[in-house]
Amino acid sequence: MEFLKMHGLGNDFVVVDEITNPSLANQSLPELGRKICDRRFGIGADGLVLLLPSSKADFRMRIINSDGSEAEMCGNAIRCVARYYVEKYKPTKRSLAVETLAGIIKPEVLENNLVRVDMGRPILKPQEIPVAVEEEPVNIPIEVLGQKFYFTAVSMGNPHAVIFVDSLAKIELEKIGPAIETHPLFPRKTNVEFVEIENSKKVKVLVWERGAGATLACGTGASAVVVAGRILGHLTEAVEVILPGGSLFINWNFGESVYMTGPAEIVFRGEYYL
Ligand SMILES: N[C@@H](CCC[C@H](N)C(=O)O)C(=O)O
Repeated sequence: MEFLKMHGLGNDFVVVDEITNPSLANQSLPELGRKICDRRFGIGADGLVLLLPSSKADFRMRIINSDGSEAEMCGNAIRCVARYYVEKYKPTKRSLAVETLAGIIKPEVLENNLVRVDMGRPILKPQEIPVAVEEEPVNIPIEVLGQKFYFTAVSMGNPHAVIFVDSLAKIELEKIGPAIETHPLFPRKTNVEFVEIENSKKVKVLVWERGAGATLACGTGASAVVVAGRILGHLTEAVEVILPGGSLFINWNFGESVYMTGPAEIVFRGEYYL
């Protein structure tokens, strides 16, 4: 199987093009995803990302987390596959439509390996996120491992619990992250973002991803952070989200799509023996 290793701010993926040369038709994707993503016995990645033919869009993207679960959407991966598609297939346009489990998402490939993505509108209804609360899912208390936090739940096609804290230094991500990810309030589990506000236009974020653990960046997570921060009145329309792997630039106006801009990098090409 031919693959490309790509990343968006260190959130790294094994990208496989199944559009013209399908090689994975008979494979169990959960098992393959786990094996390929293993950092010692496999290629090593946060996720396995497939490009597939689509009747509704330029192509379809599937994302398998490193634990083998399938995610609805991935912000960093969609920038990577958009750059790959434009370089490989040389379409006449640089604005694409990509079918995902979260609907059609629209990336635009800019200069200097940057990609701007219309991430669609955030989902804020509890049943659709999903989060098991009756009220608006804003500043909801949650107790894990003897510590109390307040989260705001947002779906960007995939679920996020955004938690504003005074300082990221105190957060034990490896302990608190999985405890919130698997908390019974989240029937499909959740991604978790801890946020420290630097000012209304700049935040620092640590991410614990559903199905992948601590990652260096998360595009849907950065988008959810800005949506939650706007709802809570902390942030302005255009925000720099500083993640361990670098910055994403997010724009959001109430009632509109979220826009995310960030890099997409190619690391190497290779062959994997199935
Ligand atoms: N890293 C991604 C999100 C990948 C999927 C996530 N782990 C989930 O299960 O929802 C991003 O950049 O958005």
